[in-house]
Amino acid sequence: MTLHAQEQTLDDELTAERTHLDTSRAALRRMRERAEALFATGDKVAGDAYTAEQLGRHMARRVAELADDPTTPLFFGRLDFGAADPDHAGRDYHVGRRHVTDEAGEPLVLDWRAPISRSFYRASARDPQGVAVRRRFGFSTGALTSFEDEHLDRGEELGTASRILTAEIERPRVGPMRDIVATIQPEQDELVRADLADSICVQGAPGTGKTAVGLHRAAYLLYLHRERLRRSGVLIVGPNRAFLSYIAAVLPALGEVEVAQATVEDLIARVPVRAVDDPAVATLKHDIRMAEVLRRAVDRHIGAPTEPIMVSDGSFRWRIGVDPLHRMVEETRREGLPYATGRERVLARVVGLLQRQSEARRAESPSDAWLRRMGRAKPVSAFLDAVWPALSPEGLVHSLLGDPEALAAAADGLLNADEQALLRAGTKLGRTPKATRWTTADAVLIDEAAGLIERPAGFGHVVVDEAQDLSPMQCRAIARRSEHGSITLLGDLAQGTAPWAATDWRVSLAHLGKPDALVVPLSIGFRVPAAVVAFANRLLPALAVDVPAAESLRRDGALDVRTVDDLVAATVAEVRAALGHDGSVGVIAADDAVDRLRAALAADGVQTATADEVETAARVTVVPATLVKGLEYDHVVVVEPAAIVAAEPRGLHRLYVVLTRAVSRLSVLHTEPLPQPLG
Ligand SMILES: Nc1ncnc2c1ncn2[C@@H]1O[C@H](COP(=O)(O)OP(=O)(O)OP(=O)(O)O)[C@@H](O)[C@H]1O
Repeated sequence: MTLHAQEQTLDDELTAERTHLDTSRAALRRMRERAEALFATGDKVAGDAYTAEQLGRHMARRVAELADDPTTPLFFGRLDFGAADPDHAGRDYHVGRRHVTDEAGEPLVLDWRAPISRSFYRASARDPQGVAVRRRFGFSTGALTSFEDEHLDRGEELGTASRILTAEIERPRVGPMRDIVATIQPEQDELVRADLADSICVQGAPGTGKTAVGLHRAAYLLYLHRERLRRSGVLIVGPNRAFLSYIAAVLPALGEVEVAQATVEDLIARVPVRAVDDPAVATLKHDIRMAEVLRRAVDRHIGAPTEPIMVSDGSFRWRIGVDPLHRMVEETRREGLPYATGRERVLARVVGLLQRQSEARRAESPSDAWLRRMGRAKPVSAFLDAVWPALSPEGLVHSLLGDPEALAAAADGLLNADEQALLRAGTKLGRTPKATRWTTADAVLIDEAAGLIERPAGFGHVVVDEAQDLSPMQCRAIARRSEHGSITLLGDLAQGTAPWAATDWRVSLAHLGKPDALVVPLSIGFRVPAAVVAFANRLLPALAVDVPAAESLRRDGALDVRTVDDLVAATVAEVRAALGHDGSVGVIAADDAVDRLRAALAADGVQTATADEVETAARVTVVPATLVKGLEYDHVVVVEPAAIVAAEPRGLHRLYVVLTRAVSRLSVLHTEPLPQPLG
């Protein structure tokens, strides 16, 4: 074929693909219109209000799921199956964000999560999985501009040399995080498609796609186990609100509109947090030993019966002796139920014994009303309140921390006298739980107590991001909510900044109740350019963690480390220069320097946003170092690393996080010498 003929063929193919895109978009529009029409008439077809409401909710969800964003491609790949494949021989499939079918129900686009689509991510020249040609499409704001073929049947494979993959990775970043469905890599795909039953832990250096993997796994599991997970729920846990707003758009863009997102603090918010603990006190409250202290504190409320129960019932008098009561309480205690369930069980057993006496005497079964009356009888309530009193989580923690004797008894052999004193002195208790100014660490204790008293409802799957910063007690809070589900734990030990940061995933996994979860490394970096990674990696030996180093896919990018005379003026000048390029600009500084920098930029006419304003028109964001975890900006300006390190005990880890936020360019401005490992 002549060059000209080849070009002509390519042009024709591109035209055919564009036509397929138009057809698919029209079909999606029809699907949505049909869903909207059903939504509008839903209450007329439904027999009753409840069904109407259910149907309405279902249809509203369906309409939302079928939303089409014209700026994102509806499909991004195509698989041509060779003659050898028994099921799909000679067929081709377009792979996209969701199923699109024509009027006859024939697929125009296959959902990326469908079983066939798997080969789009996993087929290789060595293992073509029946695929003859894999095609990737290049898009520019929704318009199909190019494609790239790999003839796997001829041993052709581009891997990470794909031009379209490279363009996607090197795309200047703006605004919130986007999905990566078009370019999920094989090692990522393996995690995304892991079984619902499997809990996994992903250790990955900055920018290896951990967050992306977690979100796509949630979407994948929802596709495969829609009904089950809709009932039990999927939860994404992130480090702070700024991070959650940054990732909030990814799942809806994939058609998943019902995933809960929360910080651990949101999850356990039973009491308002109105005070801050001293770091030493907070660390102690987050210590795993507190779980046993609280367990004992709850257990101590179960007493031994000392008197029989006597209940008058008309002309009868029922009596349960101390011995059977004793046996009943011990038996219930041994069952290891949540405390409140145990209390109900004891009550039910007492009423059961009364019922048997009554049946023996009256030779008939008592009515429900009779059973309720017995359950509320004064002597029964008095017995229950003495032997198994009702407890509230905040009441329990309040009395534990406010009563030296109770604390000493519960903490005996677990916390030494100094630690007990620290707990007591460090907590400013009010007269009542309500009047107490609780801290975030107190909220963790209260949640633990609540979990002992009453099991919380769990989720079917929980994705935990930046998990290296979870304390043992926070891990337990998540464990309680995923007891019957699975988890995806994502993190990087090198980025641990909390005083209790994890140093061994096995320990975290044990606290999370998933000791057997697989720990899988991700090692290819998609965010940070190689030169920047090399600079940040100089910190690694000082971080005292054992993690595999990442290899950056990005050969582009720029690093500029500069001593300056005037930090503020230099920052303003650097931001001005950065605005000459495409993409977002993130200025990251020690928390106490942020206001000054914002003011200086404003005075110079540069509009700035805060970290949680992801949909803003401002291209420049000024972020305190403690809030930047998980975020990325195209050009990052780091202001005075020494001050970032000096601000907290694990300052070097914080600096490692800060230096790894840049997608294209990193500027480091300093007046003080750089922290040791960098200097
Ligand atoms: N397969 C991929 N194709 C294209 N882009 C990708 C891919 N994987 C990750 N990325 C991009 O790389 C960047 C980093 O991804 P992500 O935030 O998920 O990394 P991370 O490991 O969670 O980083 P951190 O440790 O800093 O939180 C994002 O912009 C993401 O979209």
